Amino acid sequence: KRLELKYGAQYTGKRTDAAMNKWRSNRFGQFIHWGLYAIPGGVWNGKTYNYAAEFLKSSAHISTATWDSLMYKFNPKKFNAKEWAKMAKKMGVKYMTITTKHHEGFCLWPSRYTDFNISNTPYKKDILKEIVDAYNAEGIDVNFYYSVLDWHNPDWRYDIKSKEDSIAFRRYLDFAENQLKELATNYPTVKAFWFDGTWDASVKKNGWWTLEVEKMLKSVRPGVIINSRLRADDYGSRHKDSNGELMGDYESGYERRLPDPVKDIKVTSWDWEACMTIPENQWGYHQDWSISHVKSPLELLEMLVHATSMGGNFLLNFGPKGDGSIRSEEQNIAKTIGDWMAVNGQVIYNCDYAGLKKQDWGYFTREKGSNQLNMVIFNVPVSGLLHVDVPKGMILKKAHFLTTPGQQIKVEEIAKNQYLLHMPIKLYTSPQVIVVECDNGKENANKYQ
Ligand SMILES: C[C@@H]1N[C@@H](c2cn(-c3ccccc3)nn2)[C@H](O)[C@@H]1O
Repeated sequence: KRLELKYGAQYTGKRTDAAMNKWRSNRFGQFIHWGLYAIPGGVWNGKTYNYAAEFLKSSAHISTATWDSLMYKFNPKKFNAKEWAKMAKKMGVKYMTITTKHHEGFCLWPSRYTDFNISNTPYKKDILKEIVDAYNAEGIDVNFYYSVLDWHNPDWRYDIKSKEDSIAFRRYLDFAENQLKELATNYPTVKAFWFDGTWDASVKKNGWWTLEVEKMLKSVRPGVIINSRLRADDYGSRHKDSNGELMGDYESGYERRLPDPVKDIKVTSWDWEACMTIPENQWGYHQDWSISHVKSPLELLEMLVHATSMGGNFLLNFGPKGDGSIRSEEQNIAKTIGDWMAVNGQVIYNCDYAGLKKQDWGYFTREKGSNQLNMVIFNVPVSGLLHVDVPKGMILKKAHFLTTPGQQIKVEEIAKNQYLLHMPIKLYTSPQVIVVECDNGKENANKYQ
């Protein structure tokens, strides 16, 4: 039975306005985690802490006063926003999401509502504006990550257990809403807000505020896009309301994981985005990446294709150093992925779920409105035979490698709604793309009756 909700989903189905269509067609984004945590980089008093570097304050049990004094050391001598943006452009991202304020509470912009911000560092200048302008100049959309959880602000509460808790937390919610209004007003090209740090009881008990913030941002910046992670409904239900309807404009629950192509196929019916770290679990810069697996460019590229094949966006994280430079591992990943995207980007940008059953050899994507099916092959079968099951009435016609349109690939119909594509057997060292002309004609539908 459907519940009457005051703070639930505001609409159902995918947004189809120009701003959301652009967000969706972008598909590939760069996440940037940059703050005071990048200065120690996971090491404190000579000890390396293996947990996520942006959590060093809690891992090393550092007092807020000591941690906050890092502000007086923030002076990124090697920072160059244009270089960051050029690297991102070459990687092939169409958007970038940056931590304006992470859990530590330090603000990369000169906020009027707290002194704990960039203007009180040796750097002084509005570094957020420099970054926004540099990325926009490269044609890359910029989105703002904002942590509601705030370790610095004394009015923050994890739960509301007393009158003074609710008075203090109300002050905090006003502070956060003012900061968000400031961001939406002063950086008019911002396209989306990525909320984090909203899992505590204090926020779940104030679902009204999460809707108020969504409405405020959409009135200050019409068309702006809000992730589901901000939202809690009348009963504290998050991401999806108590009627199971998605709140916000896209689902942002996939953090360091992707939906399963079979079990989670229902995600193809709403907009969603997965965010991913290069190491096992480091968002902020960590000095020592030997402490965990570091994903290869090909592992990450497969995740990007996987996300696109299920109608989702992929947000790959970079953690610049405290001095503003980008570590060599991240530079290498940007280059390798970028080289592939330069040739094959058309199977990612403006592409979506193709409506075919997942096969072992890789992923299908399809450009909106196109009768061309894209096959991105990561696992070449020893037989060289790529099995394809098509929906009833769909016919596969000619096929070729994206890069050699003149050389046909044999398409063999082997049974009702089943084909094999004959891929030349050889050593492939990068993901292969085959494009297939297909037809949803009905004339052959009953061929195997
Ligand atoms: C997008 C990512 N979300 C932040 C995070 C993750 N977590 C967390 C905390 C406990 C268990 C699992 C996840 N807390 N904050 C990470 O710091 C990063 O910003």
